[in-house]
Amino acid sequence: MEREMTARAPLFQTHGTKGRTLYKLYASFILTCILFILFYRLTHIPLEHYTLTFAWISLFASELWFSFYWILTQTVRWNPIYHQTFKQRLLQRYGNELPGVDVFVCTADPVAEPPSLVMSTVLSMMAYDYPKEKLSVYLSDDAGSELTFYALCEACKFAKHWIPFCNKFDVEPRSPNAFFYKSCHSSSSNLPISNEWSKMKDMYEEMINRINFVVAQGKVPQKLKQHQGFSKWTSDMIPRNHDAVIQILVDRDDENSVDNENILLPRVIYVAREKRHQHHHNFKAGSMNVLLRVSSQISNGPIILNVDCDMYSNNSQSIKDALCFFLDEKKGHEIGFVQYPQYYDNITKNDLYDNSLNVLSMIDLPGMDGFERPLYIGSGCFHRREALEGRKYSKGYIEDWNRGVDRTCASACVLEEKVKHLASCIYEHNTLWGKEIGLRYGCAAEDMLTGLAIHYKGWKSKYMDLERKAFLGVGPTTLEQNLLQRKRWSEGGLQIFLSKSSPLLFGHQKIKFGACMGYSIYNLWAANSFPTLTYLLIPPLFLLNNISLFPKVRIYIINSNLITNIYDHQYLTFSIIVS
Ligand SMILES: O=c1ccn([C@@H]2O[C@H](COP(=O)(O)OP(=O)(O)O[C@H]3O[C@H](CO)[C@@H](O)[C@H](O)[C@H]3O)[C@@H](O)[C@H]2O)c(=O)[nH]1
Ligand SMILES: [Mn+2]
Repeated sequence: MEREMTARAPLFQTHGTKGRTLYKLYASFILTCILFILFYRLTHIPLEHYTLTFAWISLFASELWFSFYWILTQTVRWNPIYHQTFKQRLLQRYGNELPGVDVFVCTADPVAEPPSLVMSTVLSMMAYDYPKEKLSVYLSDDAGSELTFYALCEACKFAKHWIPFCNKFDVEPRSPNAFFYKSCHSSSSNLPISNEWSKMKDMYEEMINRINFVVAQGKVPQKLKQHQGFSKWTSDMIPRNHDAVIQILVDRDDENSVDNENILLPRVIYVAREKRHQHHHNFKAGSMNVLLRVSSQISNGPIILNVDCDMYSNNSQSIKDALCFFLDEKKGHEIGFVQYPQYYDNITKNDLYDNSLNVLSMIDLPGMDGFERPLYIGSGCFHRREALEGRKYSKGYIEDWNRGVDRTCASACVLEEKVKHLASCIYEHNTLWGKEIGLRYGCAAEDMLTGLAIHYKGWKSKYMDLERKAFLGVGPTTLEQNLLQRKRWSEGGLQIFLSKSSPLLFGHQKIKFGACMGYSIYNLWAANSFPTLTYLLIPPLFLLNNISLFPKVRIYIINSNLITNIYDHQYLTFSIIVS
């Protein structure tokens, strides 16, 4: 009886927030204010001078736009939802038959993304608390650099010590860089500084020194090229023009495949796709698609986790939390992907450039979850392989969680050669890759577009924020990096708005209208720039001539704050309600 009860109990449950009614009252108050402002503008148009009339009408147009955008944002603030997962139930029911998980880590430049840090991310993935025979870690190196390959060889050797250490002391986080940094700088570290701790730290530092030495040299000295894989680097290889290199560094059934306590290690595969000047490589989307194909022949895990190389796993349980969604008997089969938030651990106290993305992580994505369509925002997302590969959701769909690859006859070397053509430049020519299959090309926000396509094909998605953050990354720190990132996001969003996938214009037949409006917040982000500029320039210019475009000072304050900063105000109020 008890077993039956657990068998039927869901693997996750969903709840709303307590402050919802209060928030709705607050939003109604704001709406009334907005209507008053618009009414005032319409009934007081100054006609005495044409510049004044023009300024007035410009402000009115901006306010109309802000009001429209405010209504868009309300869709995701009206009904945010949050989930709770039951990992214990998952393990009771599926402990011995958990699905294979393929982790894709992407790196593109050994200078901007130092291999020593990339290896900490890779090690945090290898050390997940998950059956190692079910885990495969793929590193995509878009620079095709032997420095990164060398670093990965070092990381695999270090993993033999690191993983047992993590298991023994229940280490969190399992990125050695973050772990040693945090245990030296924070009093809350759960591990006493012991002999073993010091030994492991020394070992880690020695490895990092070796990697940094090689990186500083710009090439791997001959005596360090112990792995036969180095023979694939020829002297004419440059990042934009080289042959594909695929190396299975840790496989099954060889002396390299176990840690020093004789426990199996996860598979580790290095992939540098072919690059040629004359062929466009489609950035991260292109590399992810190569990994999708290559992995389908090596491990073929039904679940795929993608992380950027600077975003380590901060919670060794997060795979199991994600699986609680996919494996839930009642709702799991509809879910195409599960997105975790992207938090950064290098945010400065004042967060000058607003990098913490709190509104997105704490409100907007839970709000989109209310429509069962949180966005795919890139790093930290678990995908159902079939959904990513372009399959449509159909009602009777049943996933084959045990799928794998029949490897009985293929040794690692044979397999490497066999799958090489999947990483070639011409493989995708005249195929649907990048259009209907895999990550979508031609958009600066390839992840949002890909997630949207998955939603259009009938799949739902989930958003999950764990108490112990699932992933932590390195956010942009300079103004230049910020502008570049924001420009890419706003440009990508606008591209989607103007395309035939536009949620607001064409999406309502495929997904709920509320979700279309939610997507449009990001699609129309760039369009806010003109009204904002108008609003920031015109009133002060007129004030210089002692002409106020607002009725009274007090109302001006309310007005400008309400309209231009409305999102922040709501966020503040809302977070008070939520907490
Ligand atoms: O040709 C390329 C370019 C980039 N990358 C990798 O893609 C990731 C993201 O690139 P980055 O330049 O760091 O972009 P960010 O703006 O920091 O990334 C955010 O925005 C991207 C797209 O908007 C998402 O894909 C990311 O997951 C999300 O973290 C990094 O790991 C890169 O190494 C490649 O593999 N190949
Ligand atoms: Mn990045």
